[in-house]
Amino acid sequence: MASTNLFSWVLVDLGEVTTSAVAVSLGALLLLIFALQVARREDGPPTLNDPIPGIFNALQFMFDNNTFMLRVQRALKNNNLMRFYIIRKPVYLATGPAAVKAMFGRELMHHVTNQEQMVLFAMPTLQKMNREEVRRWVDDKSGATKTPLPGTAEGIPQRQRLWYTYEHIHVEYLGKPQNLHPLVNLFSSKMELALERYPIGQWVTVSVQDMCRQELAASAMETLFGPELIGLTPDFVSRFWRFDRNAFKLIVGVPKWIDPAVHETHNHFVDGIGTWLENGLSKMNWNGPDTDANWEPLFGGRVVRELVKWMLETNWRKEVIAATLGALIFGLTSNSVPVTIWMLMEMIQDPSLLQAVREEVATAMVIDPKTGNQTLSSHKLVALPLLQSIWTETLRLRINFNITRDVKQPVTINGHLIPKGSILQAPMMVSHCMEDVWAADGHPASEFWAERHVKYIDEIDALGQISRKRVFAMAGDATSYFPFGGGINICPGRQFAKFEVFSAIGLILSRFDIELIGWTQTDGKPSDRAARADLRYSGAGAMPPDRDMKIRWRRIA
Ligand code: HEM
Repeated sequence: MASTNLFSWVLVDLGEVTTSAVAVSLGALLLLIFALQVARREDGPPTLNDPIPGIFNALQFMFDNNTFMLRVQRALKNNNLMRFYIIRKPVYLATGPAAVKAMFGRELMHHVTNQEQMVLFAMPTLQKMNREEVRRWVDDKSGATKTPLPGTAEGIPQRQRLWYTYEHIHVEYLGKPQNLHPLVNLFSSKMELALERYPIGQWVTVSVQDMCRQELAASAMETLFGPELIGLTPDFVSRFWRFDRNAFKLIVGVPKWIDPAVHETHNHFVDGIGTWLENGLSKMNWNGPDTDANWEPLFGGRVVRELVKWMLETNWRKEVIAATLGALIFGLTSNSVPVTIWMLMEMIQDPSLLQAVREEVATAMVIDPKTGNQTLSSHKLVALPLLQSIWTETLRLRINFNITRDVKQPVTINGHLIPKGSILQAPMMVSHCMEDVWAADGHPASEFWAERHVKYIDEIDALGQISRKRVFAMAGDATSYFPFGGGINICPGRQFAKFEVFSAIGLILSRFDIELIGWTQTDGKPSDRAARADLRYSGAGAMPPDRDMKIRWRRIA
């Protein structure tokens, strides 16, 4: 690997030519030659304007992602494929069915992968791997599918195939119903316990942001990782949020000398996981009955235990194991929590919507056959049409991330040959906001509209009575909506996320009377406006609200 990450591509290349006066002149000359070369490349799709070819766009992507994405959005209005450069690396920005098929379809899954992105960005930063450790992944050419690519894995045991096993553990133990549902039930009971701390019948002032960032995050972390993660490091949840604020910069490789907080917050977060890991390892009996349990208190859910077991077996340093689990905590928390906050805010600021959803949630109540008590059915919750529409609308507008793949073999998209070595990106912000796909009368695509994905049909009962029934029907087409990515790398936690968010909202709406007090700034001072997306998170996944909402709630059940 010549360079380790995006920042290196830009700054090391640039820095190498700026260390002396001679080098500066040489650098300027090289840039000029490169600029002319870029300008002369007329074949292929249109190029995104770049005032300093190969550099300006890359820096804007990293440091002012929202402005960069607005430019991309405008540029892709009349083209569904555009190109820009990061130094010499061509990056293709694509929208529409052909690109989505190329990126997510099975046909090209060995030609268009996420492996280079993992090796260059996630592994050396998020996962704290050194060069030799990253090299082990580079050397595994066998692919991520169960059947290795021909001629790549002779004599290599399946457990030593890194890409495949890593993917497989996530998909198997997060996604398969027999492993998913015990986790969902455990999450609901933890969330329920957290909410039961509020006294019955008493109005209490609550910050929607603080409540979700604490209760939801802690319940989800305890579900997947067991109680000791927070038990041994009581400020773990705050450590996570401090790290989360800097995660994008960490992943693109902003070095310590530019922003020490990026690395300090990550180290502090990973140290907490390290403490939990050491504790679990010192007590776990790997030959005992808990090894295959759906859940046990030391390592929590099976997905986490299987990851630990496999990483020990394949000889990773403890720090790498802790940091890799940190990446899972990041996946678990950084999107679901802001999405829940947004959904609650949208409902609470619109009393008629809140009432409609409360009525819908009431239909998901069932009688527990064991206790005779009323309880929420998570399966009924995730099928509620209005709640699903609000979820879809929130993901459509609030998840802002470019799904990125590296092109290992040339592929053709919309008649253009994308050469080997290029990067292919599908920007959610473009596809998720296309007017021709998503707009409805009086409701432009850029606006949140709770009912965008709802249809009403007439239903006739046995007595011939007609009633209007609400059904969920996604407004756009699937190739313009990919908040969870797609293909073999699609988010393995997506089903858990949906159950988690719907259960949390179902519990809150069925157990509390809620009244809006008002909007505040994040420091608690009054705000004269409602929340907007915090653009500092553009490109990093979920964009949380930049304002808080103060409410009063009273527990009724
Ligand atoms: C609303 C919630 C969520 C959203 C919008 C979301 C979105 C995403 C996206 C866009 C990706 C990249 C997919 C690709 O490259 O095609 C991803 C990957 C991932 N997500 Fe999620 N996610 C969410 C919740 C979760 C949860 C709850 C978990 C864990 C329980 C999780 C675990 C992961 C993991 C481990 C990966 C990396 C998979 C890999 O390396 O191949 N996510 N997620």
